[in-house]
Amino acid sequence: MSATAEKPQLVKNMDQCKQVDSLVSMLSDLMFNSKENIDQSLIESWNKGKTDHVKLFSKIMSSCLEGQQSESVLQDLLLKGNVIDSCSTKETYKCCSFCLREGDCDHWYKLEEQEKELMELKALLSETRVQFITLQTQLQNDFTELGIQIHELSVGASGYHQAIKENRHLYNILQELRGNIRVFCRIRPILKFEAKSCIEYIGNDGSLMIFDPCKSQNTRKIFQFNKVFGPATTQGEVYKETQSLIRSVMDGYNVCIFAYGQTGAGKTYTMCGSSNGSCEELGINHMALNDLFQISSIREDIKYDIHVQMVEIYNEQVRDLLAEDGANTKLEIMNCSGNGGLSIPNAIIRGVQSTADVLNLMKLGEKNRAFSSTAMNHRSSRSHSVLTVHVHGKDISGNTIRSCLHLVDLAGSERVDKSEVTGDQLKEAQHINKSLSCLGDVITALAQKNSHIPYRNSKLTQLLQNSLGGNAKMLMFAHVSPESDSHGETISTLKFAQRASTVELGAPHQNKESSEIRNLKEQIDNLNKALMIKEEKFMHPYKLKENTPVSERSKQMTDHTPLCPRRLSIENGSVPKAGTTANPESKVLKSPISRLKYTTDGTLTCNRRLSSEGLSCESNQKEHESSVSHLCSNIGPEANASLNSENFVAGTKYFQQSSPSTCNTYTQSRLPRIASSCTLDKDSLNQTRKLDEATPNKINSVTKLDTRDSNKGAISKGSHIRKSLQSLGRLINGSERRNNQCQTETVSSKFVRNTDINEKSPVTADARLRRRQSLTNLETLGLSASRRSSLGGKSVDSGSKNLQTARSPPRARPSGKVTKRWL
Ligand SMILES: Nc1ncnc2c1ncn2[C@@H]1O[C@H](COP(=O)(O)OP(=O)(O)OP(=O)(O)O)[C@@H](O)[C@H]1O
Repeated sequence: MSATAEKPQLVKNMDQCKQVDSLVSMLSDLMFNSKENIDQSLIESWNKGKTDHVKLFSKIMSSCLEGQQSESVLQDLLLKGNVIDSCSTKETYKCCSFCLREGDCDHWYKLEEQEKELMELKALLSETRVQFITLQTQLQNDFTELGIQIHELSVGASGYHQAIKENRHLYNILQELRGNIRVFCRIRPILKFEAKSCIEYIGNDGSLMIFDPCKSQNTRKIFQFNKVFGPATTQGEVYKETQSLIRSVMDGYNVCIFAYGQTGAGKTYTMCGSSNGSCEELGINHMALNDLFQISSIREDIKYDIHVQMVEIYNEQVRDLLAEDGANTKLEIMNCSGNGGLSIPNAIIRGVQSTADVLNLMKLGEKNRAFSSTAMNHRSSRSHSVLTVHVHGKDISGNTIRSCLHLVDLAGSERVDKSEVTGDQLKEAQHINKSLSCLGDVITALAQKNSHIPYRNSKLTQLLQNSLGGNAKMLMFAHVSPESDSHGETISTLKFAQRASTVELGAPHQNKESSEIRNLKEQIDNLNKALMIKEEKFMHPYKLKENTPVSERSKQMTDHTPLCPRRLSIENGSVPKAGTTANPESKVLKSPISRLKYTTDGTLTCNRRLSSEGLSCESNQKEHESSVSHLCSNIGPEANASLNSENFVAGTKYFQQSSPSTCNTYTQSRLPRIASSCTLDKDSLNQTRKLDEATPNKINSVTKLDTRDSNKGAISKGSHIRKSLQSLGRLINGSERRNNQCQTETVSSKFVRNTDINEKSPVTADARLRRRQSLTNLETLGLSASRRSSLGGKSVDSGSKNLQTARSPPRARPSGKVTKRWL
């Protein structure tokens, strides 16, 4: 087809045909001569003259190509006169190529196609390369831009965190400016059977005007509070005003919210919600916990643990509302002056993950709580209930916060003639009124800034001591009934509330502990452990038994906090006189306290309040003197601090986890059962020591007499005290450096049996000195030397310079020389 198309042009060029002919001939000659691709038969036929050059060329060409068909096609075409004759060299080549292309022999074609494709691909490649380079550049630019944006974002985020921090700080400052004790008044709606209301005016500024409808108009009284909620106020509106305090709990502040007022005024309604349990009327307790969980889920940078305790004070007894047999579980309030510490460590403490958990616990608590019907309230609370929420948070940088929220629903004050109670209910009412009156006394004393605050007059004030007199944030709801019949009680409630609003609390303390502080504490722990191992050598009565396995020994050794060799005075003269019951509140305590109690089951318990002065331990000789006498005087079979051991341990465990800042002045210990061999109960000691570890920077502790118990027990000054004191004498000798440590002592049970504590010692100063020397195994320093100097303290004898400056005790005599006088 192509040949016919090209024919006119080929014919015109006749001269070139000859050239083609000669060219073909020349080519075939050349190829023949070089014998390239020519088989033997072709050479032979050429030699014989049987073939012409065209044929030869054709054959040569076809032999180069594969397939018979292509050969014949090429031959035909070349033999066609019009093609051969008219072809120029160039065109002959074209023609040949064309012929080859037209045939089945498509290698050339394929090659060409592939070349073409290759070229296209090359072009595409170069194009792609260019695109790739462009994209790469773009990507790099994007990365750079992204980096800048991320940097900007991180700067913004850190700024945001800073702003949040500042916001929280400012928020808490605002709270402080508002007053740490805030008083809200809530007036419950007037009931159907109540005819007249004594409420005249409720101001938005927290003012409230009351009048007595039975008297003239001049009986109006105006009160001022932080906020007054009228009868129409909903639970939600009340909570909204309270909510801010809940946030403070999550920031590490202790908060106490309590409802006060006459019976039937709506305290339980505010705190626990409606008794019918409707969702619209949920109480503050429920909404507060709901909020706590919400805040904890929003604050992703802090992981919160929330635990709950629920107790009631019924007839001056603390009962665990979360215990199955709540009514029978009597609890002890510990004198926990640290914020966030457990005031009732042996009450059940439950971890809660959600509001549902809390609801279940509250239901259990409500079920166990004492209610009964009176003429004033068909479901009157007969006890003060305290729901305590313990919050522990840890942020990503390791800082921790620990705080607690007390939600207190007080029992209502009631006039027994009005409530028409008799029998047990009358007794309950008396207890309620008495404890509320004690609360009033405390509030008055606080408002007047008295030096003595009578917290110990009732369990309620004892329990609220840390909140009322500490550095917690307080919110009081004063509930009043609007009915004119209750005008007297309403006025009394409002006066109480107004007095409470004048109380100035200390600045709230944020219970936050940074990771650096914790690291330092760990270091102190390690040092304590190392010290303890050294001290084990000196602690003769506490030596591990010979047959204790090595692994057990090392475990016991490392579990212990170091015992503090306390320079106990052997002086017995400071034992309180028989029958004197000193009021612990009235005692001005200059140093921390350890209170020992010997329980009926033979267990010695110790409530230790540790010094807040840090590591420095000033050896106060007087306190040392009293330590021994306290030790003696407290141990008596009448001591009746029986504790629920399981809950005790649970509570103690929780307490042990408490940060020292939150429980820095309080630890509790269950000391070992006193054994006749004066051997230390290791487990109990472990607990004691662990507690000491929990407050490593507050390790200065001096055992102090619980004077209330001092006159209870008959105390023996038997051989065991002598043994103990001998050991102490040895300790004192050469362990002056260890005087910075605190130590909990145990004494033998024999110790308490025979001797009467009330017996007054007739010994003179010199006789006492001799006796002490005989007991402590210390060398005589002369009769003029004071007892203090012999124990390493400063001498009271100004005439003896050496003794005044004596810092370490004299060397102990060999034990063989101990006098037998006490045996
Ligand atoms: N704000 C209120 N709105 C509606 N009803 C209320 C409100 N306050 C109290 N009540 C109702 O008044 C009654 C008495 O309330 P509540 O039991 O809370 O009093 P209380 O102060 O706790 O009494 P008590 O001290 O005797 O336990 C309940 O029936 C309660 O539902």
